[in-house]
Amino acid sequence: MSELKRLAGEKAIEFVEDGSVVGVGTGSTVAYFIEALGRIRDRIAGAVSSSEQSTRQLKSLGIEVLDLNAVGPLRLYVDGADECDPHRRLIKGGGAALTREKIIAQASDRFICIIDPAKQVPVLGRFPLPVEVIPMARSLVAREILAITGGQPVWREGVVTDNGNWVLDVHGLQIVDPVVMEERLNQIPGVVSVGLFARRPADVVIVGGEPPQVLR
Ligand SMILES: O=C(CO)[C@H](O)[C@H](O)COP(=O)(O)O
Repeated sequence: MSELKRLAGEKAIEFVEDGSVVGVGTGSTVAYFIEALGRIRDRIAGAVSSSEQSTRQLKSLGIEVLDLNAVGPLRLYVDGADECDPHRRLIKGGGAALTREKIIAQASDRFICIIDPAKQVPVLGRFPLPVEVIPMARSLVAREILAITGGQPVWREGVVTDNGNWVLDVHGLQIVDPVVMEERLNQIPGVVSVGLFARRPADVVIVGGEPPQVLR
């Protein structure tokens, strides 16, 4: 599995433009991308990072980590996913970095998602949907999610996001229309962000393999 993740991560390097600032996601697949980015660090102007974990790895390879507010829109964002459907819509947030990932994806012209083949699904929802919540709203949001969707929210106890918030993982969802589901869950007071990337899907998906598959 990690070999397939490595192949996807390394393929994404071909999309990096010289002199650009690269948006960088979080997770084990992205770790291979960052490793490869380290080998071409003299060709890029730096990175915007979606998590403390990725920031540490980027800095350890001598890549400057920049503030999104200072660099403005990005040309490219590269990130992994927990699930990907045939329309390049995603479930993300297994690593609890969904909010910053969503911000950088939205701020980027092109979002490239790197996955191993096991992440491909016909319909989203087998992977429990992560939802980042303000701590005081945890039970309110859980009740609302149950009422609206019928899914079972489970508190990822002990996990605190880089933003100081908590995560609910929603099990057993029937995600018939991911855009509608994303919008409805976003409206619950106390929800910071929802790990559905349907309103802003990936532009390109790279599936690790020999050779990697590039889906547009
Ligand atoms: O959304 C994420 C982190 O919040 C990751 O992209 C997702 O969990 C996939 O991780 P991995 O590449 O380790 O399988």
